[in-house]
Amino acid sequence: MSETKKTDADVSTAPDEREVLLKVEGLQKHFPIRKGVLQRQVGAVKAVDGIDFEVRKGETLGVVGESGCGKSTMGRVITRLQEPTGGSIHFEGQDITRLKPAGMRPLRRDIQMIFQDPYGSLNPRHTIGGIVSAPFRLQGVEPEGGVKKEVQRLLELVGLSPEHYNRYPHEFSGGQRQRIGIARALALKPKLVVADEPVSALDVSIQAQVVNLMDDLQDELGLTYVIIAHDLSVVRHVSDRIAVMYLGKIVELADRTSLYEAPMHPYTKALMSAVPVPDPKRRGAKSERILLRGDVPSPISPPSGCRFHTRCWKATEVCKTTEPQLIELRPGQRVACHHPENFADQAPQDTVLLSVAKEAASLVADEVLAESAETSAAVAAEVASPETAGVADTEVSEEVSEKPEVKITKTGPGAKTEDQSTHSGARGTARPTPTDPQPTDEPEAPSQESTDS
Ligand SMILES: Nc1ncnc2c1ncn2[C@@H]1O[C@H](COP(=O)(O)OP(=O)(O)OP(=O)(O)O)[C@@H](O)[C@H]1O
Repeated sequence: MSETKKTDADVSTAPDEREVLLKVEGLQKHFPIRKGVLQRQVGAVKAVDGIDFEVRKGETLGVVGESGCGKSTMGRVITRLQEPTGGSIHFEGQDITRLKPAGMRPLRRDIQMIFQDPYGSLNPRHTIGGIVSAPFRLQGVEPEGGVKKEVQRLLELVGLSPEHYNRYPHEFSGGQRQRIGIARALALKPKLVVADEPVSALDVSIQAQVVNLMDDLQDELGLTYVIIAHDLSVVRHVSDRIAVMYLGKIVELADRTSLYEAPMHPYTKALMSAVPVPDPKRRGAKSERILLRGDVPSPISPPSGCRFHTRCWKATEVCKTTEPQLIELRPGQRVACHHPENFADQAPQDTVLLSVAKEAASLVADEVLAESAETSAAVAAEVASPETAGVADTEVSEEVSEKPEVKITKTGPGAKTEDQSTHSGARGTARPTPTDPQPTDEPEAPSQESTDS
């Protein structure tokens, strides 16, 4: 994803004033589990379990999370390819949650999906012309100049030759097939395009081309995207905002800059630490990785409280018992965490780490823990100082946005842990709070510096 065009300046001009195109509230998709002759329901896979977000016109919302966290289901439900179990979906102000196929039909022009598999998603027996012209046939649309001319224009638009019209999918490479899929999705000039892992089946060298193509088309055609990916490397450069999903929930939703410079959810931090460093000068550098222990728990019976607590190095009792709500801790940054990174602790009274958290701490090098504790204590002291008392959160937030640079924490020989951003991430048995700024002298749980690049 090296050559991408969206800059921070673009992001800063992606303000909240833009009109909301899609609004999702409390969305749920539970797949029933049935057993026995009578097919009685004995449980449910809670693939999407109460999520809220909105997508504004012209923006790109990236959705990331590990395999099985419900991203694809969310994509299929918001495009109404699958029925939601609960919650609501509004598109351009219209409630489309329960629209029947006939009611959805006119909206199919406006909401399109690009699928992950460029091999499986194109019918091998149809020509490219037949595939890309299908939406016109299905919707009974006759474009100006005729279908063939329009399809050839679309092929050119996505960087293919109009002469490919009579060829078959097997004659094309993966990247070219994905371009065909994009041409088909754009045929009816949709307002919203949901792309489910649009490049993950492609060679790395082709991925950037396809992502850049989507970016260019967005500028040209004013498209709005929801781009689903399992890691941050795909969406990091093209998204205005990013939603991080874990086990059917959104755990963090923030604009791209905030998410990269000061992620608040420990899970976001762990995902970010897994993103490869694209800068060739830094490629040799050893960077800290947060290795999450174990697999994602089953969505059939997700953990109590915070669903991430069974893998989190900061988890305390409250995390096990009380589900944290997705709340806006900084403008434009919503997080569901009792003990967020880069921000004042939301449950400072709860100090005793769960055993899973203690185990996770052993994954992190001592010097990183020590550095993290120091930074944490410094932030706590700052938050608790008389000048900042009472407006602590705002002050910290401003500081972070002014000094956003997070440097890589290296563990190679001679490497030094370095972090110029303000972190309140590390926590242990004596967590610093605005009213209790004591630096901890107990071993800290890991709050690793991310390998943001
Ligand atoms: N039709 C279905 N019936 C039952 N369970 C399903 C169905 N579709 C998805 N699931 C389950 O829902 C959960 C979420 O799946 P989903 O495909 O949405 O996740 P994902 O984050 O997109 O993962 P991946 O990147 O691997 O596709 C998984 O546990 C999956 O097994």
